[in-house]
Amino acid sequence: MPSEFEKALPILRKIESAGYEAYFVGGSVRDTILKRPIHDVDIATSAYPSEVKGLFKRTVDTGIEHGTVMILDHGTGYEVTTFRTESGYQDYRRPDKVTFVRSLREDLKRRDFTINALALSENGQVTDLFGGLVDMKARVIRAVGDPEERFNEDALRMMRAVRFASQLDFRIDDQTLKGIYDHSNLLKKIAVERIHTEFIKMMMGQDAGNGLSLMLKTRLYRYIPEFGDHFETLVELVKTPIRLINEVQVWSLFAASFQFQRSQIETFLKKWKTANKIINDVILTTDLIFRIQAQTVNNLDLYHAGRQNVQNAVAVAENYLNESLPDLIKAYDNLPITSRKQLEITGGELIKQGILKPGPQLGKTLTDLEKAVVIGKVRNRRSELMTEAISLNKE
Ligand SMILES: Nc1ccn([C@@H]2O[C@H](COP(=O)(O)OP(=O)(O)OP(=O)(O)O)[C@@H](O)[C@H]2O)c(=O)n1
Ligand SMILES: [Mg+2]
Repeated sequence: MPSEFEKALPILRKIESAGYEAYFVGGSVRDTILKRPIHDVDIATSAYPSEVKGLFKRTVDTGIEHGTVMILDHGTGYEVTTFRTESGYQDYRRPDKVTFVRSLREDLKRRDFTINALALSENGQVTDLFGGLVDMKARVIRAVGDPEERFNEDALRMMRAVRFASQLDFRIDDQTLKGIYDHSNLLKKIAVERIHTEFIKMMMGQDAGNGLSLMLKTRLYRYIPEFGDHFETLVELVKTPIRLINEVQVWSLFAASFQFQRSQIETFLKKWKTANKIINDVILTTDLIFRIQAQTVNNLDLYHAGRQNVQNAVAVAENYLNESLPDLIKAYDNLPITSRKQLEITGGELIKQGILKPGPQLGKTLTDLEKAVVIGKVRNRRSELMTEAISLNKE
């Protein structure tokens, strides 16, 4: 058992010694069996929330309405959720009603995919009621029971299916795939923030091309912001291997493929509710990608992009440029300066020397000096910068 589980064992034992059942469930069980690193450890139990709270000293009601209590008795917090069934789902997102039950089977039955419906007990035994282990071996994503029901309950599960297909390099079972195809338009009901999370995970997965191609095949791409208008571009894109390691790279790949200019990138990513910092980096990265494609990259472009975005642009460009790229990271590291702060002269000194007065002209001069140093016109020496500042300000 991985150490993450070992550390949580006292919780399972305590619940069991009080006469209830408790298991590890969800993604951590799946990932352990697949020998992948695990993150959050989820625990499910037959004890009702009030019963769970009675067993431990320090608990927090993190999601009490759907049966989740956080236990703080053992260092890191562990979420313990009472077995439950769900009903209602009028909005295709969340149940109208949650009912706590004592049966593990009932709890596993309402879960999305067979590989996510496994339970692991304290003694290391796996409960597999829906064929999750066989599917794991065959590398298949299959809905638990009727796919249509599962996707009607939560339409985001369709995105989860393609995300897991990419992350795990699995295929999607035919019936499940048909369920996604038939219900793809339900994705419209889902908040863009939730789609965003799944989409980025999918694009950073080991088989992003397959994930994207599944989104085209199932028509899911039509129901995410902006992608509907770019079918042909996306068809071309999935033919190339895709290797991306962060969100900026993901969006930059699409921005460059869709040939978006600055303002279009902003509109595009605002629709996705992307953070401003990311939007900014995507704009810088995409700018640089266009210049890499046109083979016109100069020092000033590298300087403006910053090291991280030079790395991002190279990583994205490598996805679809066949010829080998010049070593732009090395070029970046060889820049005379990498920020204005490194200039051997400050605005204050220019004023003190009587070369300039405070005001907009001072800012412009500093920008020009910065540029002159970056492109190698002037060396970053105090005296040379001073001479340049004087010559820049002669009328
Ligand atoms: N729409 C959803 C979301 C989650 N689950 C169930 O809740 C578990 C935990 O959900 P979550 O942490 O969101 O996903 P994981 O499968 O754990 O994936 P990850 O490793 O990315 O956390 C899932 O395994 C699945 O059993 C579900 O049935 N339907
Ligand atoms: Mg999880």
